[in-house]
Amino acid sequence: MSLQTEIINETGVQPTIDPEEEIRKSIEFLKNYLYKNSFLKTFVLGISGGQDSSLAGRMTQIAMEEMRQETQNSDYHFIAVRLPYGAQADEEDAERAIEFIQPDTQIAVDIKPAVDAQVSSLETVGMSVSDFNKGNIKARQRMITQYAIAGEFSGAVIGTDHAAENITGFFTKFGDGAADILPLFRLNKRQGQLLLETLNAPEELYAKVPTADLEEEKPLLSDETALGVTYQEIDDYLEGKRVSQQAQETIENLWAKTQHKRHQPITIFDDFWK
Ligand SMILES: NC(=O)c1ccc[n+]([C@@H]2O[C@H](COP(=O)([O-])OP(=O)(O)OC[C@H]3O[C@@H](n4cnc5c(N)ncnc54)[C@H](O)[C@@H]3O)[C@@H](O)[C@H]2O)c1
Ligand SMILES: Nc1ncnc2c1ncn2[C@@H]1O[C@H](COP(=O)(O)O)[C@@H](O)[C@H]1O
Ligand SMILES: O=P(O)(O)OP(=O)(O)O
Ligand SMILES: [Mg+2]
Repeated sequence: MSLQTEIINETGVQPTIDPEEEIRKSIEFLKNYLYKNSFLKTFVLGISGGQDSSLAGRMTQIAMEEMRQETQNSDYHFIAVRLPYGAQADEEDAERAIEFIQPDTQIAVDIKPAVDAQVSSLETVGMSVSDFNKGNIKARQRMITQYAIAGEFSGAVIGTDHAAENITGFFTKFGDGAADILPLFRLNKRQGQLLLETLNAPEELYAKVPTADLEEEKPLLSDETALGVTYQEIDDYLEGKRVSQQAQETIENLWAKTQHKRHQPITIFDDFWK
């Protein structure tokens, strides 16, 4: 089996999809999980203003509305969380995303005081923290905040990991990579965009340039610049198409280098890394 086929099989990406069917699949997946886990009454998700959280957020909101109607239990609700680090450069997109999602509840928590306190504590003991490393602290602080909210409201945390980010390891380990349930897993980037468009999202959201926006020295750095390969190439690769030799090498190198991120902490019984 070629490495490309192995990677495609790991993610479950289909070369073509029916967007309506995939939207329904994600919504039913979220609802079925709640039906099976009666303790859970809320889903929690950080809304950045980007494509992935707009899509996951809207589908989660629909799932919760259907849960309330089907069970007549008004405890079910979706909590959308705004998590800026101080003032967010693309704040209007975050507001647009909230307007599109229409979440039952929204909470805004500024992660800046907690992140800055963590960095100062490290500096106090003589360590310096690079801008890049601080970016990962921001992603982990967002995770801490979402779990704190889930802990108070019988909730589970939604993650936005999808196939294109997953195979490239383009997430902070135990930061945005930490979540309880992943409704976008199996979709590549363009398939997620298609679902968002099908849900009648404003074009500004489904056409938005993907960014993690974690680095202060490189504000709104695009994922594609950081990765060194385009989503078009990653998506083609995941759909089993031929891509340029250079794109294939970049994708497969990223996949190999980030294998540890797609596993539970490594134990003596693991051999994937050998
Ligand atoms: N768009 C996005 O979705 C998004 C979001 C957040 C971060 N990012 C990007 O993701 C990347 C995260 O940076 P990162 O990967 O350097 O940080 P990371 O913290 O996610 O992973 C690095 C850590 O993983 C562990 N590690 C590294 N190699 C290992 C190995 N071989 N085996 C076991 N553990 C190992 C170490 O603890 C190391 O500190 C950045 O490029 C960032 O911009 C993207
Ligand atoms: N500024 C943000 N506010 C709320 N939630 C955020 C923010 N930035 C990121 N997030 C969450 O993290 C994931 C991953 O983001 P990437 O752009 O892929 O790094 C995002 O879907 C939000 O749930
Ligand atoms: O995860 P998001 O919502 O920030 O989307 P993107 O990765 O496209 O920035
Ligand atoms: Mg983003």
